[in-house]
Amino acid sequence: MNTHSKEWRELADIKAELAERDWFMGTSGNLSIREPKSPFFYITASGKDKRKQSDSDFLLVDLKGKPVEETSLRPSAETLLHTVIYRKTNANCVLHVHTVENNVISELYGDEGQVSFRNHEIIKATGRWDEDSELRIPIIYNHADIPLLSDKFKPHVEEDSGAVLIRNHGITVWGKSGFEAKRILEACEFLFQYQLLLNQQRAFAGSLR
Ligand SMILES: CSC[C@@H](O)[C@@H](O)C(=O)COP(=O)(O)O
Ligand SMILES: [Zn+2]
Repeated sequence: MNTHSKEWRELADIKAELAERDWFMGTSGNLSIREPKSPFFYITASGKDKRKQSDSDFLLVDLKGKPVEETSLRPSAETLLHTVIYRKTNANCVLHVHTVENNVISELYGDEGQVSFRNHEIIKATGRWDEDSELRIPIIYNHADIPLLSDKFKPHVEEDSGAVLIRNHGITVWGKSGFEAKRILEACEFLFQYQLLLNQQRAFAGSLR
C-alpha cells in the first residue's frame, strides 16, 4: 500500500480506525478524501466490507462522481453526497457511518428536523469554542433516490466542516482535513451516546416516582 498517495494512505488509516470502532456494520459506510492540487477525490468502492483492507479500497473520481481511471470498481452509491460537499466547500475529507446510536437519535429527533447540544465540553471538538456554543445537527429524510437525497442534503452544506444526520440511515460529516472530520464524527457519536443514556436514566428515574 506504500505506492499510494499520502491522502490515500491517510484515508486507509481513518478507515481502519473507524473499523476498529465497529462503525461499518453490514457493508455500510463510505469515506472520501480530496487529492490535493487536482479536481479529484478518493472514495470507497461500493458494497465492500469496509473493515477489510486492500489496495482496491478506494478509487479516484471527479466532482461529478465519475471514475477518472480505468477500474472495475464502482464508486460508493452515495458518492453524490460527497460531490455536493467538495463542490460547495473547501472540505477535504467526508466520512459517513451508520451506528445504532446515530440511527436512534435521528428517529427520536427526526420530526424536529434537527438535534441540538449545548453545555458540553466536547462541542469544542467541532471547532466551537465559546462557552454557550450550540451544535445543531440537521436531520433529513432518507430518500432512496440519491439525486433527491443529495438535493435535500445540499442546503445544509454551507461551511468547510459540518454534520448532517439522515434519518434511520446514518451521519455524514466533513472537515478541512481527515483529522478534523474524524474529530467531529467522534464528538457527534459521543453526544449521541450521552443523550440516549441521559434519556434512559431520566425515564428510569421518572418510573420510580
Ligand atoms: C448496506 S449499507 C447501505 C448502503 O446503501 C449505504 O447507505 C452505505 O452506507 C454504503 O454504500 P456504499 O455503496 O458501499 O458506499
Ligand atoms: Zn449509508
